[in-house]
Amino acid sequence: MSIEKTVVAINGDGIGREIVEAARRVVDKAVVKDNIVICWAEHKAGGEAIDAYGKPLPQSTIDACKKAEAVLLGAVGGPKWDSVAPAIRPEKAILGLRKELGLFCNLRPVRIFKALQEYSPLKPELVQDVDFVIVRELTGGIYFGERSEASGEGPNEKAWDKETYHRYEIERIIDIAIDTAKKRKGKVTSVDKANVLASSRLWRTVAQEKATANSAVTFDYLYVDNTAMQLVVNPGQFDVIVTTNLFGDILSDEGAVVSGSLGLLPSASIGTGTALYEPIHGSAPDIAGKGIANPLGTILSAAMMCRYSLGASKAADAIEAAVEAALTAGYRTGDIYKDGMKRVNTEGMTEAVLQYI
Ligand SMILES: NC(=O)c1ccc[n+]([C@@H]2O[C@H](COP(=O)([O-])OP(=O)(O)OC[C@H]3O[C@@H](n4cnc5c(N)ncnc54)[C@H](O)[C@@H]3O)[C@@H](O)[C@H]2O)c1
Ligand SMILES: CC(C)[C@H](C(=O)O)[C@@H](O)C(=O)O
Ligand SMILES: [Mg+2]
Repeated sequence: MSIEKTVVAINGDGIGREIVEAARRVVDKAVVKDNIVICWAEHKAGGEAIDAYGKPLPQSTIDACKKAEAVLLGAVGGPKWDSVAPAIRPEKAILGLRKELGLFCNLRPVRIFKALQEYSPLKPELVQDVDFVIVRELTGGIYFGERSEASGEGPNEKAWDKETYHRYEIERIIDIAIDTAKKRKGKVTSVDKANVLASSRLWRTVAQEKATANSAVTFDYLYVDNTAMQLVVNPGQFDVIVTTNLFGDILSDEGAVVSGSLGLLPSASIGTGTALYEPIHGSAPDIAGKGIANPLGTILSAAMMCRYSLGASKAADAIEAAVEAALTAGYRTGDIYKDGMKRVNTEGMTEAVLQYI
């Protein structure tokens, strides 16, 4: 008899439904290898929850996520909700879920598929060794600090956001970076802005203490501006990058295009509660509803879900190998298309992956 696992599926907005449906098909086929069957529970968050319930993150969605084995999320947000009050923006759904589920760590692996070396905006020789993980702090910093929307008038109108980090928040994320590095090439790059920000100086102090206590791992320390530059001149130097919430958000979009397209990069958000898996890109309103989005970032996020939350390691390996095989066979969505390749839409890419599982 198969083991049943409940996964909450949150489609969200824009291309969300298209890419989550693609990933669900792939997972359903792959988990058979681990004798597992998925019970998908659809719940709303983001813009579609605002439309249905007047708020981006209904309590029923939070409760369902807390009870599930994992959450798979597409993306939220879009121009339709750009003028809603800041407190109920669609993006609040993601931030709220991260906080409610205690997901203080976001793992964003960046690797270059052999078949896509020519697709990076960087020269192929610069990207051939790219294989690193961004370990992004996810429930602290400026994202969750006090803020004040614009007030006052004329040139004195002002708005502010506050960045705060506690020692415990830095310690636990650096610990994850160290554990991650131990299973990889053993190198951690801690990224901050310690030449300017007090919160970054505490970050660096804690990172240095952790480095001293963990001699099996080598540490280096970079400012975020230098890191942004190093990511395009020598991305192959990185193994594990650990950084704050805001810096990690920015650097991971940069890392994604180094690998060829934003549509390729998966992520896992982990911590004390149910883990959440989502591609790093957004709802792509410019291509939503056309059926042409690249589903691979979501499919690869689902592979991480199989490995870390569902105990389905055969499925995880099979999905990753199938993605590699589909790319090697020349299947390309528009964002990674070049002449001579097999141009497919979202469904075509999903079928291509499915045939190799
Ligand atoms: N996790 C999330 O839910 C998440 C993440 C980032 C942005 N957003 C939200 O998404 C909305 C749009 O944001 P944006 O336009 O700045 O970023 P975006 O990531 O949605 O899109 C940026 C560009 O990348 C392209 N793109 C993104 N994903 C793609 C895919 N899978 N296949 C092919 N092309 C893809 C888009 O077409 C667009 O040209 C905003 O409301 C933003 O807040 C949500
Ligand atoms: C949508 C937004 C809140 C989110 C973030 O900034 O964390 C997104 O950009 C991401 O990278 O997951
Ligand atoms: Mg982002």
